[in-house]
Amino acid sequence: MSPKPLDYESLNENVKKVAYAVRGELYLRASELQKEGKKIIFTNVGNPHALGQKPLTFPRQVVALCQAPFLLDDPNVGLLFPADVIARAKHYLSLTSGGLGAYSDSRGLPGIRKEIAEFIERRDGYPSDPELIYLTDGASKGVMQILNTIIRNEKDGILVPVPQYPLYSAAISLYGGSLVPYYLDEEANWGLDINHTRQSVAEARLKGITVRAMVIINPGNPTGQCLSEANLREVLKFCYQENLVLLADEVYQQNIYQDERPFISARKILADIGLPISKEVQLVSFHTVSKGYWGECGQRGGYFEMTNLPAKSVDEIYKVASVSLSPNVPGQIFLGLMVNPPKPGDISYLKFVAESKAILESLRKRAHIMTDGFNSCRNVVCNFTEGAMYSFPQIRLPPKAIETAQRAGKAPDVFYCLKLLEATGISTVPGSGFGQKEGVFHLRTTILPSEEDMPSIMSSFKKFNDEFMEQYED
Ligand SMILES: Cc1ncc(COP(=O)(O)O)c(CN[C@@H]2CONC2=O)c1O
Repeated sequence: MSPKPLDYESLNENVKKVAYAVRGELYLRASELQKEGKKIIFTNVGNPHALGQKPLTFPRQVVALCQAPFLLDDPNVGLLFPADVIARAKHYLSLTSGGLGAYSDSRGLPGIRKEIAEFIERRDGYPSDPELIYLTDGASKGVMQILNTIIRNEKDGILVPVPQYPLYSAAISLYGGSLVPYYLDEEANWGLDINHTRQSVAEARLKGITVRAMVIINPGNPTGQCLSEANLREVLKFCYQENLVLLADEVYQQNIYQDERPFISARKILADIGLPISKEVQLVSFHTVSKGYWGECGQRGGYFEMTNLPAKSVDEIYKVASVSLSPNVPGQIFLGLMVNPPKPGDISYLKFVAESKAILESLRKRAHIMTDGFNSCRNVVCNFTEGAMYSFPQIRLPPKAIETAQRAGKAPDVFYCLKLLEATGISTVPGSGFGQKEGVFHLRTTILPSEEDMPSIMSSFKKFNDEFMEQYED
């Protein structure tokens, strides 16, 4: 009997190649333990509200009224909702073609794409065209659509930073392309060395790979580094010289925890560089409401902006977006609210600023607590989280631990993270899920546990780690 179409053996081989460690073996084991009644601290996903972060008030009030417009007709609505919330809700409803239940244009609501363009102009100081901004169900869907557009066959290579966020390796596998790694330098606080990148391209070409695109994740996930202006200039010049499209994943642009390297968009530097590069290098930039001090992961609000793509290519991207009919409309409204928050003088302004400032200041504090905590542990070294939401300590595993792991058929960092999970309930992602240099091991955790929980989490980590090292050291 030949296998049925959806039997495993007859599935699309690219589907089978996909791996996504953020919800991989450790997450599945943690979920099992949770079902058995063990208290689990899920720090494997950058999911702020799941770890207790409260949503910002203003956006939730606006979307509540958009979801239930009949409340706007209630004479008491002004007792519950500030006037600027009511006005904003009416504004967004007027942009839709029948409220939140109606499909929007496949590229997203024009009025919200205009708000995003205005945000980009304010941020970068250069004009932005709403026609080149597409809204998506989270940045993930935008990244996947653009990678699918670029990859023609397995000979097409995508330059990806290693350690990388496994959306990229998973999507490249799914679309049948080739991942071309460029290693970040842990000793230089995960710095990007363009000479290493150039070497990676040369090696790929020797194998017959046509390198087509370069991904930067700025600030980095899982590594947390922020790219300097000089780095961005180097990268853009490199893409110009090597004829690469730059995919700038900037979803953590609000998550900056140091003052030396503030966020600068790739798009701004591209314009700053000037001709011919500013008009030649093709760039796609990604953003989302899932991160920053919003953390609205479940709303699935993302966008990408295209720079220097020919009109015919943009039309093809529009055509494929049309197949999915419409990005979800509530997520689009969250995007509009994120890029166009309350202004000074608005009724909701002071509360909005107080809430968002408090979240960012706390994240900055937690980044320090976690980095210092890891660096106080035996055989653990950890770069500071300059941005994003993660800590990615290097765990220097004794040879005996590595041998024991191999005998158990586990990658050494998976073995360590499983032991950590069993002993403490802390659910992390092994560094092997993000890629790392041979023989060097890490784990990724988030800096999201609350300030009050952080000390106890770090001390239970330290207790486990130091006992583990004691057990396996010669
Ligand atoms: C670098 C990067 N790009 C895109 C996304 C996707 O964002 P959307 O929610 O808008 O699709 C994530 C999510 N970060 C995952 C989710 O939580 N932990 C992670 O590493 C990310 O870290």
